[in-house]
Amino acid sequence: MNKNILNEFLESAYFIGSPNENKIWCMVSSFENYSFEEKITPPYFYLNNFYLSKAKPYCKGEVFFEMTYSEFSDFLQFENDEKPNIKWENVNKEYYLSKFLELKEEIKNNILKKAVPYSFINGNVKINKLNKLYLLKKLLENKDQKHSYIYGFWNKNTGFIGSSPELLFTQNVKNIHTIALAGTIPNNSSTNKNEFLLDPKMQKEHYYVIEGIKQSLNKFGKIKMGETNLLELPKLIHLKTDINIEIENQNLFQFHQFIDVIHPTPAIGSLPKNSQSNWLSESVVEHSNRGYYAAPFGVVLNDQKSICICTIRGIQWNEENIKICAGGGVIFESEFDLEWEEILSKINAIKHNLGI
Ligand SMILES: C=C(O[C@H]1C=CC=C(C(=O)O)[C@@H]1O)C(=O)O
Repeated sequence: MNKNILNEFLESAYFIGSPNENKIWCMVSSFENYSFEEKITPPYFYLNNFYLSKAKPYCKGEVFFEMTYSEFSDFLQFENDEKPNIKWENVNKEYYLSKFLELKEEIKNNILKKAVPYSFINGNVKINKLNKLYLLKKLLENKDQKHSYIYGFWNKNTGFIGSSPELLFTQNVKNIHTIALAGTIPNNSSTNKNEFLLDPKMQKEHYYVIEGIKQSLNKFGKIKMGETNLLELPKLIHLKTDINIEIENQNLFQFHQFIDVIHPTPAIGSLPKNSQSNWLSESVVEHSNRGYYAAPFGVVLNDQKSICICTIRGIQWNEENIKICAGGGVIFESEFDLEWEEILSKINAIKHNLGI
């Protein structure tokens, strides 16, 4: 690895890092996009929008490499970085309130049991190469992030970067691993973790995510559920349950088909997944507000191994703006003020994590 590769990487790149495996997979230079029908040889990346409506979600670059976290950290030292100077607007409460109230109606009318409204904050800045380097270094500095996948994608003018605990799945030959992740409290000295773990509203919200994932994955084979535990991040704590499936035949697994079946889980979408509700529908406004928030982003390493995460807990940018989106699960029992606090604490956690 050298300064030239770092320069190419900062120009345009895809990467995902798995803390458990201590590996970061990176792709740089001359990208080509492909549809589902086209045959490409791994390794390659997958990036769709939340609605899975991209015609060519697969992408293969000329150079693909794998590094450990410490190799990646050394690689980033070839250049000095620069903190982005961002002028933030206020978090958009109006949009969140309207989606929250609409959702409450859908829940009252028994159309939905749960869904995930989000809000966003915009900032004014033009992200340059040295800013990307700053954000990357900050992600790596947060050593407590052993439960989050670091991820990023950018070209000259647009991109995103973050650190997501929301694993959609990993595939290892015939073993598929996913998680239910839902229920949130801030992680601070006054937090009563045991009370949180046993809180009936949190458990119900979490159980809806398990229920939705089980409904989606039943047809693949016998589902093995783990226990529900705490997942502790530096600023937030969630409830997490491991879910494993061994598929009978590896040929039954196809990366994009699996995404179609599982995404969006009720942790970022809704329960039921397919309902008569328009609450989650794709529209021009939704498209522009959401951008790449909660999109499936993955890497197919070879025929036996692939990973896909959801792009939450990050920032995204275009030529002159930057945006942070954050959402939270809402059920019948949810109260607006508490949910709004949760959105704000998630946004603060993202800012802290990226040093902005
Ligand atoms: C949708 C987000 O978080 C999800 C992941 C963990 C906990 C969540 C919750 O408690 O609502 C969300 O389901 C987000 O951070 O934008």
